[in-house]
Amino acid sequence: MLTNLRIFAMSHQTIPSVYINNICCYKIRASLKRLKPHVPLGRNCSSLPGLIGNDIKSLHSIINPPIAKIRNIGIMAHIDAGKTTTTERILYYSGYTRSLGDVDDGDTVTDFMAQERERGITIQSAAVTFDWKGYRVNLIDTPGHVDFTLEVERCLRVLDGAVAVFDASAGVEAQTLTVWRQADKHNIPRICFLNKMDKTGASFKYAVESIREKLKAKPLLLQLPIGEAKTFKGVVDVVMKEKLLWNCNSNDGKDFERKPLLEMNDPELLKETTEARNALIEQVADLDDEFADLVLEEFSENFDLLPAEKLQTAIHRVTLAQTAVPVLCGSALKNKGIQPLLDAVTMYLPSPEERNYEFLERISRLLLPFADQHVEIPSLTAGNIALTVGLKHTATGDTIVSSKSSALAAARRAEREGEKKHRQNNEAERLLLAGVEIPEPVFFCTIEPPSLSKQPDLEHALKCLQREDPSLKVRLDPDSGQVDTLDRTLGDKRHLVTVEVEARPIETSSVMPVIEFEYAESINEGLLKVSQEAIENGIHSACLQGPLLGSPIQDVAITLHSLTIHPGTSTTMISACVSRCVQKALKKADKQVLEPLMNLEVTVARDYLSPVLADLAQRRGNIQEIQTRQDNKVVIGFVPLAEIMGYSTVLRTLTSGSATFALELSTYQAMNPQDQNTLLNRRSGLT
Ligand SMILES: Nc1nc2c(ncn2[C@@H]2O[C@H](COP(=O)(O)OP(=O)(O)OP(=O)(O)O)[C@@H](O)[C@H]2O)c(=O)[nH]1
Repeated sequence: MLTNLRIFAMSHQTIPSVYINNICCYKIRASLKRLKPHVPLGRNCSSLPGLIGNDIKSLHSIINPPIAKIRNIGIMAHIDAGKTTTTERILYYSGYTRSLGDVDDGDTVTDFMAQERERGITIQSAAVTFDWKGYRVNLIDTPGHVDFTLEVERCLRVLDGAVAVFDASAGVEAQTLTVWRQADKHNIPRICFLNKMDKTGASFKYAVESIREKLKAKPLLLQLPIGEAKTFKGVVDVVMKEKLLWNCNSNDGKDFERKPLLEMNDPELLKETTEARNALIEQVADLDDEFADLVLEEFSENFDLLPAEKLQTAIHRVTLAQTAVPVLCGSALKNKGIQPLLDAVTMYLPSPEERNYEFLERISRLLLPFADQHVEIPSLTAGNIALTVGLKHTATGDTIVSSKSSALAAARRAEREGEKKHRQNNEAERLLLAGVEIPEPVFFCTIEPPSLSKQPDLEHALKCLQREDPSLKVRLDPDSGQVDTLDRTLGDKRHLVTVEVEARPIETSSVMPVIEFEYAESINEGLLKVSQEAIENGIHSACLQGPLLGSPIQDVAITLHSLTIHPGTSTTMISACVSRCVQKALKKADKQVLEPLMNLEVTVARDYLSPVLADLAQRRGNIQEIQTRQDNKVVIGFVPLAEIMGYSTVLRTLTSGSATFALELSTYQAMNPQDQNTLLNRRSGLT
């Protein structure tokens, strides 16, 4: 008999091939004492084709930098804000590449997959390592597209800091909110970079306001733009009171001039900058007591005398404490503002030792990532990011520890913490690297192998996919091959269980399935104690497969009214009996099919608003609000997931490619009876 395997697949990975390479990224916070120390890398470098060997700086210098000089950062943003372009400029100015890659030409370093280069979007996170003014920077370019939320999540957990890139003409967009919340969850200090200052409609003020209002963050304006949109030509360094102008004759933006602002040359700009610097000093003093004391004691009469380094150190502390975010601006495409951004990364974002992790790890084979190329290295100091290959029992989200005993100790602590649920400052949490939050599945499908002989291959393939992508959930369909008996004699043992259950609906506002268990008082306490786990397993298993479509049941309370168990009955039999009984109860109950309802945000040029609205109306869309954002309209509302399949293609056609959208699971809503009937008939093959 064939076994059906039910796959709970997420929308988040529409291009599964991305996850097939079997490489997991871990943060190595190890002293790795048992590995040999530094070995020259010349042989490895020259053996790699293309990029490495020809186009990057010597790898000798990048093996063991002092930990205080390491920055592990990510670049995060809404789709198309310019992460990849910014990354390309960073790599170019740091000497990692010798020519400027361009997303529009499809020749960037970090978008190395064929699909990425074809589509001009980032799908898989790419890691690159480069040096900047004596600092080692490990940089991860994460995807901005809502389809790849999990990929972003698994990058964030290994980062010490992040650069959030914004389109200065759009400000905070839907996906920025999602990644910002993820970064909040992982306590990642951030710097904001307002990109696209050259674009028509770019507004520094508007973008800063949207950071304040939508992200509820306190922006620290470390720069002011010189010009906006077509007139954008440089920035003012507020901390240093200097202007930075990029030479129009230099196409690659490598050369720029940095000059102090002088009263005789730039009276207006100097006045504006002095005001901005004073406001910045006051703002930082409000957030940092040490700095406040310094300002009050020594510089309260004249802020101009306050040395820039003192202000920079305080900004570093405030950034680390995440009480405010430094804001810089520029135009990656026009090669302006990237070098000061790199300075800010090294100056304000933390080194690994400034973050609160405590690990020890030992790994036998290490690789340094250079986008799609990997260099095998013998050792690595604490705080770096590296790759390991060939791990058999490790999945995304795991933490590797140095020995079995420390793993057991961590597990014991986690267990104890589990018992003391409300205790603050969870020790196990501090010890273990934060796991990945796996989004709930919204797409379900059933697959089976073409023949029984192929079943092991299918199971192996699914296991590999699940290790790479934990949002893919696989479940064996219990309908196939399971026989349950309530009164059965096996050998000389009789297994006999009698249960009586009741199922009733409950009201919840949770997106996650809620199943409540209740036990009648008449049930023998001793009997319940020994069988409770088996009973609840049985209930869970029944609720995984609803009677209408075989989909999971939610928002139901199951009450056990009576229970008798013959001595010697196995727990498997108890679970099977309860499961069957609950399934029968659910069959009799009134039921409704729930469908996933998505939050939708579409950003569209004014001229195309009408066709987008008309199309959403046909998709059972429910529009909540239409906002104006510069020249664009932003449509915010809900739409059933079933209606939004293939939407990106339709939207592109409707708006000549000018619109973007973001989707996120909102809740599950009851289908109307007519739609439900159509669905049930279709499933049973009647239509
Ligand atoms: N005007 C202007 N356009 C820019 C700038 N930076 C990037 N772009 C353009 O914006 C588009 C998106 O740039 P990307 O660098 O691919 O953006 P991304 O954030 O990496 O996008 P995803 O990888 O899809 O998340 C491209 O057409 C770039 O040429 C900028 O500073 N100014």
